[in-house]
Parts: sequence; C-alpha cells; structure tokens
Amino acid sequence: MSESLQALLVELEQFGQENDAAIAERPQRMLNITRDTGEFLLVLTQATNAQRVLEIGTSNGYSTLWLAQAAQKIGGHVTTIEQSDFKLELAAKNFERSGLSAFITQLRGEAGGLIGALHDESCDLIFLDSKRSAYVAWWPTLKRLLRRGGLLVVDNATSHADEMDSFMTLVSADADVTTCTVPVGNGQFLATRCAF
Ligand SMILES: C[S@@+](CC[C@H](N)C(=O)[O-])C[C@H]1O[C@@H](n2cnc3c(N)ncnc32)[C@H](O)[C@@H]1O
Repeated sequence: MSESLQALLVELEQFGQENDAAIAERPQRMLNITRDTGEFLLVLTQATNAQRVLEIGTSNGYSTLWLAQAAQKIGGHVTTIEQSDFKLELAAKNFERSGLSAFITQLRGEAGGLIGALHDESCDLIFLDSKRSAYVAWWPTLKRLLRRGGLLVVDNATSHADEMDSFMTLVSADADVTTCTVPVGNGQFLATRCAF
C-alpha cells in the first residue's frame, strides 16, 4: 500500500471515530467497518479473484477503499450504492484523493430499487453493510445477483446479532448456500452460492 493511501485510511479512521463519538444523529455518522474488516475484505476479494464487486452501503467510502485496493490488483471493479447525498459526496472526494477512483463506480439511490435492475449472476462478491431491516426482503435479489461460487459478506453479524438473526437464519436454511460467521471486526456473516 502506498504511503499516501495508508495516510488517507488512518485519517478516515480517526475522522470516523471522532465524528461518530460526537454526533448522535445516525444520518451524520460514518459507521465505518473496522480496519481488520477492511484487511479481511481485501484478502477475500483478492484470493477469490472477485473482479465484479458490489457494495451496499458506501458511507464516506472507507470500506470501498479496501475493496478497491483488491480491484486494482486483480483488474476488477467495485460498484457501491449509497442513498445519502451527503455521504456520497464525501466518498467521491475520498476516492479522488485515494487514486483508486478508476476502480469504483458510485450508484446514488435506495439500494432495494437499484439492485433490482442489476443482471443475474453479475457479482462475484457482494459486501452488505446497510439497512439491516431490509436484508430479508433483499435476499432473493442478492442471491440472483451472485454468480455460482460467488460470495456474500455481511457486516455486524455479532455486534447486532438480534437484528441479523432472521436474515442469517433465512440464508443458512437455503440449500444452495453454504454459510459461516467469523469473528472479524463486528462479526462477518459469509454465504457462498454453490458452484453447481
Ligand atoms: C454502516 S454504513 C456503511 C459504512 C461503510 N460500509 C464503511 O464501512 O465505510 C451504512 C450506509 O448505508 C446507507 N444506507 C442505509 N440504507 C440504505 C438504502 N436502503 N439504500 C442505500 N443506502 C442505504 C446509509 O446512508 C449509510 O451510509
């Protein structure tokens, strides 16, 4: 990682912590993943050669920058969805500063509507870090978007286990999918679509 990208990530970590500690209103909070979750996403994306990555929940782009580092290494691309104009603009500035903007496409709008318009099996990896109460309703579309052998990663599996329970139970009961939960950051729920 370049010194400038490392410095930007550290700056965003400090900004996220200070901002979220000072501000109670959820729309203004960054709610970033932890650094070890970012490192985990980078390794997963690179190791699985996931060239077509979809992220739902950009915020100011901290997690996107980890996914985009993998995209740069493997010739891939990250599409990231955010409905808040305020956060979308923050993310756009951070992507420009990172030098990784060529590997990122930002989609503006409500994720449930936007993902419905995407093509079947168009994603190698989906990172879900958004509106947890919508995940159950989104599951049929998420499964349709994921290619066979593709991977879904969902943040907050342990930090918000109660809110995640119905979704994880639903996905784990799907015979086409293999799942696990790993203790990285706030807990990552992983689900891979069977290859055949
Ligand atoms: C936990 S934050 C994402 C943090 C980001 N992944 C990171 O680690 O830097 C969740 C984001 O999802 C966005 N969001 C929530 N519901 C959404 C929806 N239905 N469609 C699009 N974005 C949504 C919020 O505005 C918020 O920025």
